[in-house]
Amino acid sequence: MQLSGKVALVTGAAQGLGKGCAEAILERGAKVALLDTNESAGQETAADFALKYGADRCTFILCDVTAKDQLEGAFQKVVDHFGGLDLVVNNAGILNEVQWEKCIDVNLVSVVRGCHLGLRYMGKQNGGNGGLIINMSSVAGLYAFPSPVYATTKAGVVGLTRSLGMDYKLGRDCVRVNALCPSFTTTAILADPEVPEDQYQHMKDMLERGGGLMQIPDVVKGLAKLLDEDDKNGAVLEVTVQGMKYHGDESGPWDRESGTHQPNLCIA
Ligand SMILES: NC(=O)c1ccc[n+]([C@@H]2O[C@H](COP(=O)([O-])OP(=O)(O)OC[C@H]3O[C@@H](n4cnc5c(N)ncnc54)[C@H](O)[C@@H]3O)[C@@H](O)[C@H]2O)c1
Ligand SMILES: CCCCC[C@H](O)/C=C/C=C\C/C=C\C/C=C\CCCC(=O)O
Repeated sequence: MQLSGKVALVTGAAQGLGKGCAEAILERGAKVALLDTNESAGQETAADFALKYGADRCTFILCDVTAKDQLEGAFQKVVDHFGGLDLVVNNAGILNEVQWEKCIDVNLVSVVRGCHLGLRYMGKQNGGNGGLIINMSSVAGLYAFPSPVYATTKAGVVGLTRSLGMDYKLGRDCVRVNALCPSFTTTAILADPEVPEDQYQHMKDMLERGGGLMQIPDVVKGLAKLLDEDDKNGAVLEVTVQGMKYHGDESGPWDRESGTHQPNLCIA
C-alpha cells in the first residue's frame, strides 16, 4: 500500500508495538491518529512524532477501545481531522487472565468493532475509498499458550481476519484485512502480566526454548511486509526470532477434493 498522504488510525499507540507501528506508518508518509487510554504517554508520543514528522501529520485521541461510543467517536474525529481514512491498525491489547472478561473485551470485542468501523468508513459501498485493516494477533493465537483466555482472544482475531478477508466481499468494499502474529517482544505487556505463577513460569520456559525475545523493530518488519504486499487479504503472518511465515495455506474441505486452494488474493 502506498502510504504517502494517506490517513491511518492505530489503537494502543501510546507505547510499545502500537507506537512502533505508528512511527513506521509516519515514515512512509501517512498521517496518523494515535488512540490510547494512557493520556500522558499518548500525548508525549504525539509530541515526539510532531517534532519529527510535522504537527499536521499526527494527533492523539484519548479513547478506551472497549467503550463503543468512544471508539465510534474516535473514528469520526479522525475523518473530520484528516479528511479520510485508509488504514486501521487494531493493536490495543492486554494480558489479564484474572480480569478475563476485560481481556476478551479489549483484545477481541474491540477488534471486531474496530473492523466494523474500518469497513464503515473505508468501504467503497459506503462512499469510502477502500483501504487496509491490520489486526494485532499473536503467536498465542496460532499455538497452545499457557494463558487460555488471552490465547482465545488472539485465535479469535485470526478467525475474524481470515473470514473478513474472504475475497467474495472485496469487490464490494475494497478493504483488505490481514493479521500480524508476533511472538514475545520486549514491551510493557511482559513486565507485570496478571497471570498465575505457573502460567508465567511456563511462558518463561517457552520464551527460552523459542530463541528469546524480539524487539519492536522486528515486529515492525512484519507490519512493513503486510503494508508492501498488496495481494494479501485474510493473511495471517507469524513473526518470531526464527523469521516470518504466512499461516493457513491448507485447503478447506470445499477445495480438498479438487486439490485447489483458493488463495485470498486482492482483486481490488
Ligand atoms: N509484546 C509481546 O510480546 C506481544 C506479542 C504478541 C502480540 N502482542 C500484542 O501486541 C499488542 C500491543 O501490545 P504491546 O506488547 O505493545 O503492549 P503495551 O502494554 O506496551 O501496549 C499496549 C497499549 O494498549 C493500550 N491499551 C490497553 N487497553 C486499552 C484500551 N482499553 N483502549 C485503548 N488502549 C488500550 C495501553 O495503554 C498501551 O499503550 C497487544 O494486542 C498484544 O496482545 C504483544
Ligand atoms: C508463544 C506465544 C508468545 C506470544 C506473546 C503474547 O502475545 C504476549 C504475551 C504477553 C505477556 C507474557 C508475559 C510474560 C512472559 C514471560 C516472561 C517474560 C520475561 C521477560 C524478560 O525476561 O525480560
